[in-house]
Amino acid sequence: MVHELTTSAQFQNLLDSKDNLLFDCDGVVWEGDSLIPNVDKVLKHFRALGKRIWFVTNNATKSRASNKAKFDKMGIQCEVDEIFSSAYASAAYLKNVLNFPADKKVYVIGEKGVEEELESVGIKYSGGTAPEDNVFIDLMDFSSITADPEVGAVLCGLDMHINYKKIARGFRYLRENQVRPGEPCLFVATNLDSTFPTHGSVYPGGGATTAALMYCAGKEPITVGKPEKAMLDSIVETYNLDKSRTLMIGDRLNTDILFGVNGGIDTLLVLTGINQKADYEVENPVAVPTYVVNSLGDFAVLADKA
Ligand SMILES: O=C(O)[C@H](O)[C@H](O)COP(=O)(O)O
Ligand SMILES: [Mg+2]
Repeated sequence: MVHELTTSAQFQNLLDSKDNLLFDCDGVVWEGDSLIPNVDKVLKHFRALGKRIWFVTNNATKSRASNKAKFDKMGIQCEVDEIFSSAYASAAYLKNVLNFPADKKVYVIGEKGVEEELESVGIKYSGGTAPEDNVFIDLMDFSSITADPEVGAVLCGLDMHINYKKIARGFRYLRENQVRPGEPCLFVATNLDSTFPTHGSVYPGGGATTAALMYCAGKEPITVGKPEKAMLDSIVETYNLDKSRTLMIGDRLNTDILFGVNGGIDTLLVLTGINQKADYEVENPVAVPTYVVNSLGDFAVLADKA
């Protein structure tokens, strides 16, 4: 049964039962460049109560450093090491889990956030925002889609400049290249969100721009972002968290809420982003939250009382 929170006593009870709060960003804290009303006040109040806070976002267009700049601009306190993003997690996963060879390169289909995080862990890359890949090629002119034997992985995130050349290059690397002798080129996705809420509407997400490559290659990528557990395990282990006192707050059932369910922690769905109550009230929902509230900003009543 989902607990619907509407009164300040219910908000307080939930807060009293949790020490560690994990927040999704798009659709929970902000919508594009607009803060969700009162969320700044609420986060300040949570910090004043001594809650430990992390931001866990699938948005791979920004590095942790650029996300921090966005928090600063919105007047929200946040340290870089409180941000876990799918771009950062993917770079760390390639380096530490997949032991990506130092002499190989990652081909990026994605934005600056992915490039900056690869740089931060010392992995070489091509593609991404490089001018030579951000062009439309002439009809049936494949001459610039050249092979590069140094590429050992294709890493995809939301790419707002997706084009045929990037898809074709990624496809060739997945078909022809190897990460190590006898091991096929790795295919990694930061996240597979179909959509995300921004600028007053809903737009295609990282999963939509990765789908073209998945389709032609006939392969599923290793996905690092939510709902996979990697980021949760990393936070829980690094900070030695008691899972029973940890809460994941998100707007999407098949990423945020499933992430909490997969990781064995309680979840709070907010209705300011992608999913609504009707989405978990169906037969066989993808995930069911523990709690639901209209908006994270509703917790401001507690700040007003304090
Ligand atoms: O594909 C994307 O970029 C995501 O849909 C989006 O940015 C999700 O971010 P989150 O809601 O996890 O902060
Ligand atoms: Mg979201």
